[in-house]
Parts: sequence; structure tokens; C-alpha cells
Amino acid sequence: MRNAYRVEVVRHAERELMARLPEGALMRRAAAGLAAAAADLLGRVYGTRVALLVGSGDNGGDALYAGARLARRGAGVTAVLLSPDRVHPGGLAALRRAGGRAVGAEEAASGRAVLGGADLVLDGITGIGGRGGLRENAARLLRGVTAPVLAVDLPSGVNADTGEVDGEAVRAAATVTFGAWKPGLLVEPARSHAGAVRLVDIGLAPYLPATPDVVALQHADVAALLPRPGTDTDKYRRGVVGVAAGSARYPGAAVLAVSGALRGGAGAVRYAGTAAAEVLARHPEALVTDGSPEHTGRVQAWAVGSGLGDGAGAERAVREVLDADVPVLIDADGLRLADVDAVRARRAPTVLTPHAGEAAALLDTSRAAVEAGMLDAVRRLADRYRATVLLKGSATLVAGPDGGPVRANPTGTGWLATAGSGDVLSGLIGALLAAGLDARDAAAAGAHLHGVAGRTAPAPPAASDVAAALPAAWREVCAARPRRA
Ligand SMILES: NC(=O)C1=CN([C@@H]2O[C@H](COP(=O)(O)OP(=O)(O)OC[C@H]3O[C@@H](n4cnc5c(N)ncnc54)[C@H](OP(=O)(O)O)[C@@H]3O)[C@@H](O)[C@H]2O)[C@@H](O)CC1
Ligand SMILES: [K+]
Repeated sequence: MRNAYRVEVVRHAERELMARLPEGALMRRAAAGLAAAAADLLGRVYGTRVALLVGSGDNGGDALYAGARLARRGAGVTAVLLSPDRVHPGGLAALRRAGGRAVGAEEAASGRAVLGGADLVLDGITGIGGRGGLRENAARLLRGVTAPVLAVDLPSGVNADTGEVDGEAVRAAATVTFGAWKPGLLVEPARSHAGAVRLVDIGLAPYLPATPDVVALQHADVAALLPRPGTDTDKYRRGVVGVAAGSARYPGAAVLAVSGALRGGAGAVRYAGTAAAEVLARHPEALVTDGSPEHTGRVQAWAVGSGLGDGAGAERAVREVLDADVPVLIDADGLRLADVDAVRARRAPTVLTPHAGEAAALLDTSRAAVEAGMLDAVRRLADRYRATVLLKGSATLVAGPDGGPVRANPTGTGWLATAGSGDVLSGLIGALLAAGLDARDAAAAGAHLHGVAGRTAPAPPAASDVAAALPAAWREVCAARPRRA
């Protein structure tokens, strides 16, 4: 599990820890981890050229101390001071003692030698003290950078707490973050700016609260959630999932939703809708009816909405499913048709799975606004519907109705942005709900498996390839399960 904490919480823990340590100890730990990561990226330190972009705070101090370590190992290190009159004095002195040099931003911008000639650039412009996007002098300098950038704590210019990027921000090949993950390293669009993230332990863990703000489940966490059939089980005990999807116009959505449901670990899949013949032709193991959900046999969860269209049958299907006292997943057309009050009034859990465009319509805002502020959007939707909401994106987010940590999915891939891929996901999560997973767990585990399947299906995958890759994804994830004694 990767636990991310907002800045206020990290600062509080840092104060607690610092009070027990000698002056400067934390920064030394941070700089040692940073220099080690820089050395790994360089491969060989001696004889390389390293440029440091140094802002006015402690983030610049980390870069300077790490630069001093690299200079002692034989790198040519030049610090570019963005605010020469406000620079970490101890860090600058350490760099100079180690043989590094410092120049002002004007000097660095006037010739190409400093930034253009570097093998690696350390971004120490701002860390958790940054506000807003990069200022113009930093943005201009970065345009001259061709070498890989290693971000110190966070890529400068991103919002550590929300993952928002307001203006220009550093695009790093890698980020070394100190003490704890920050939400912006897990949430888009900031996440894409961070590259590969390495966490350096500076001893903060005992001072961080038990409940983080954002978490990213790893394979082992998801493996622990997935159902494992016992020897005494049968298909009803494993869970039966109902799928109400597809229409005369979109029969394929029904076929894809059922294909996801069949690979979600439930014991059986019942399909209700107008695409019964198409579903049966592709999936002989499905139990189908062309009636409405009310007339389907007993199920332990429903997935409703994919390709339903907006006819009278669609509205009825959504209403009937919402009236059932079992967990319900609502996707696609179902989102438009689901009455907010009816969802809020439900006793059994509800999971909504909008993409940014659908979330924008539900929140009465623009798609761009949702994409720029994913964390806020998913929390607001969960609150409005008193439901679990999965907001799709390259880092899909899942928020529960009662606050608590938001889950950010680390396995997503752009290959999943393909027609029908969401239908597969809806069936998959529906099946996990039927198998008895809690709503947030079902949504997060479904997104995780779906992402792994999207990565492992032969590229470029169609949605049916993603469904076909789910068993292999399931096996890959479960291989991370600790062995039973
Ligand atoms: N605390 C600890 O124990 C440890 C902390 N550690 C390190 O300290 C970092 C936090 O340091 P910090 O608090 O000094 O803030 P920091 O991120 O350097 O930025 C603040 C400065 O930036 C400026 N600035 C703001 N926005 C800007 C913008 N858009 N563009 C340009 N400039 C902007 C702002 O200046 P002003 O707005 O006043 O002009 C202010 O002076 C943390 O991320 C980690 O790296 C590690 O060593 C481990 C131990
Ligand atoms: K930084």
C-alpha cells in the first residue's frame, strides 16, 4: 500500500521528528537519498555534469547538499540560483566546499553550457512549500533543459495536495520524495509530471497518522481482497451477478459487460435485457432473459447501464435495479438515468463509474474542470450521491461515501481508452460486489485488475482483448499473495 499525506500532515510529522533530532539531520538524510538516486540515474558519477535548479526554500537546500555529495564523487556540479539573495546558506556553503559552483539564473540562461550541457538536472525549485505553477524565470530556464530531470520531493509547479497543475510544471524522469508520498504523486495530472517515484525513508513513519489522504493499492493488497473459492463452495455462495446492459442499438455493450462479469470471480452471471441472444451466442455460460431486471432470478449484485440507451426500457431497468436491496454498480447511460435521491436513499451500497465527461454532466461543470481537479470531483460526487464513486482516468480514483482515503489506481494505461473497455470494467466490478467485496474494495480491485489486463493484453488491445486478459491479470496479481503457512 502506498499511503499519501497532505502537506499539513507531513509538516506536522516533520516537526515532531525534528524535535528529537540534531539540527539538520533530516535534510542530511533527504540529501543522502537524493544523491543516491541521482547516482543511479547517472550510472557513473565521476566526470559527469550535474546542474541544480535551486529555489529559495529547503527544497533548494536538499538539492545543494545532494549536489555537494555528487561533487565529492567527482561530478562537475553547477547550481543555478533562482533567488540568489535567498538561498539555503548551509547547502550553498557545502556545495562550494565540495568544489561545486553557483551561478545566477541570468548567467545560466545566457549560455547553453550549464543546462544544455548537463547529464542530469536536479529540480530543487519548490517542494511542499510551492504555490501555483512555475514562475517565469524558472519556466524559461526549463525550456533549455534537454537532460533528464530528477525532481526533489515533488516536480516543482504541481500541487502536492490535490495533483492539480496550475500553469507550467517540471516534467521529471524521476522523483525522489521524502518521508511519505504526497497525493500529487498519485493523482493526475501531477502524477504524470513525476516519472518514476522513489520514497526515501527519513524516519517520519511513526509520526504519521493511521489514516492517509490518498492510497494506491499494490498487487499484494488487491490479492488479499480477491475472492478465493473454498472446497465447500457452490455457484450461489460464490455470488451471482446480474447485468442489465445493452440495447437494440448497442448489443455489444451487453456482451462486453457480461465478459467482464464472467471473469470477476462470481459463481454465475445473469443477463437481463434486449441483447439476450447476442450474449448467449458469445457466452453460453450466462443465464439470460429478455425480460427486465425485476423478472431475473436472485442475484447478489447488479451492474447496470452500459449501452442501455435512453428508451423507456432503460429507465425501467435502472429504476428496478436501484429498488433491489443488493449492491449496484451504475455505469454509462445508467448514470444519466439514476435519480440522485433514489441513489442516496438506498441501504445497500451503490458504485458509480463515470468518466470525466459523465462526471462533468453530473456535477454540472466542464470536462476540463473535472480533469484538472480529479480529487475534488470524485469526492464531491461521492458526497452528492452518498455512494462510492470511481472516476475513470489514467489514474482512476475511487472515493467512498463517508470520506476516508481516496484510492488512486496505479495500474492504468492509455490503452484502456478504447470503446467498450468501460463495459468490461462494469461487469468485472459487479461480479466482485456479488462475490461479497465491500464497495470501495470492489471498485479499486476492479480498476487494478482492469489496468493490469490493459497492460498485458497484446497491444493495441480492443475491449474484448482486455476481458480475455483478465484471468492472466488475476493470476499476476495473486502471485503477489503471501504464501499461507
Ligand atoms: N521540513 C523538513 O523537515 C524537511 C524538508 N525537506 C525539504 O524541504 C522542502 C520544503 O521546504 P520549504 O518549506 O522551505 O518550501 P519549498 O518547497 O522549498 O518552497 C518554498 C519557497 O519557494 C518559493 N515559492 C513558492 N512557490 C513558488 C513558485 N511557484 N515558483 C517559485 N518559487 C516559489 C517561496 O518563496 P516566495 O513565495 O516567498 O517567493 C518559498 O521560499 C520539502 O519539499 C523538502 O524538499 C527535506 O529536507 C526533508 C526535511
Ligand atoms: K522540486
